[in-house]
Amino acid sequence: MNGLPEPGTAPVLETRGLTMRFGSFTALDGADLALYPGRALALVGESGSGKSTCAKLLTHVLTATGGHIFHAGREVTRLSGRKALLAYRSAVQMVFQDPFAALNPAHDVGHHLSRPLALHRPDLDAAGRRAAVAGLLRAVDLDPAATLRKFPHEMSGGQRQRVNLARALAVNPSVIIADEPTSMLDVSIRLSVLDTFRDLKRERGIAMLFITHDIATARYVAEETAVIFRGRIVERGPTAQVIDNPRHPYTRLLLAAVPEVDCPFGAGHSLAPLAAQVRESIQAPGTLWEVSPGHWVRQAA
Ligand SMILES: Nc1ncnc2c1ncn2[C@@H]1O[C@H](COP(=O)(O)OP(=O)(O)OP(=O)(O)O)[C@@H](O)[C@H]1O
Repeated sequence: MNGLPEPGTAPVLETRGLTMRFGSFTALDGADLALYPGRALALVGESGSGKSTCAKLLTHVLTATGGHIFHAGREVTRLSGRKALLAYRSAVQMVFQDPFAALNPAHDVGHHLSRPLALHRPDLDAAGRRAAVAGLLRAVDLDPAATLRKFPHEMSGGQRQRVNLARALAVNPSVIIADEPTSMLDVSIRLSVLDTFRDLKRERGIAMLFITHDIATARYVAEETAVIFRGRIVERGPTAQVIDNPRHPYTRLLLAAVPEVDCPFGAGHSLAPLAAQVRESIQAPGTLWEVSPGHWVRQAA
């Protein structure tokens, strides 16, 4: 396995030259991304690099100022009409960083899951819907009997995020965009929530875009990784390759930021001196930036 999709597999969601300008500021600059069934692409970068902007464009919260988005082979860069937007938003679901804010405190778990099911599966009667809700909870490793009547404030952060994930699954999406879904969770439970994302991706053939500032998370969940810096994708490839053989100084900096103590990359990555050099060059953008198209920075020896 080389970390790439099987040759000939078509992406479910694809962007070409996706660009977002806010006035004269370019938040996302010409992003080419492709999401494949049953696979995850991690979009890794630090705060302000343009990750959430990318998610908002892909979910049509914002409309791109340039470039193209294709879903299942159809161009969806601009969607006109409520119906088209609703259909798209069913297919491309979002899981947010803050699991509490995404849930309505006045409603219990059963309500949160029944509503999207009622819209998406009008064929189900009440008993069918109850069974489907239980199935969704089991799919995210929650016990239906124990969870169904709970309100958001009665659950842990991890349980809430699982409910958010179950809600996203309720409409049978082909794509899930997860924006830092574990960064607000207790460190001790992050891994098990990431495991659920991984299992669902494989079992249901869902394409995932996994947004994270943490390259270790990318390694855990994603077959491919794209590194974003100041709105530009500076490096992209199979995750193992990006981590084991980073080409861009910014990727090396991200790797160096992984705490040694639980560094999942093993020994041999002594990047601290390099990180200092890269940080300097980031502070002086001229030295890090592209000097001609595709031609990057002086790299520290
Ligand atoms: N509506 C807006 N108007 C102007 N600038 C914006 C707007 N939304 C985002 N930006 C800017 O675009 C850049 C990218 O922001 P974005 O939220 O996409 O970054 P991010 O990588 O998701 O960061 P974080 O992890 O902190 O959410 C930032 O400099 C931000 O200030």
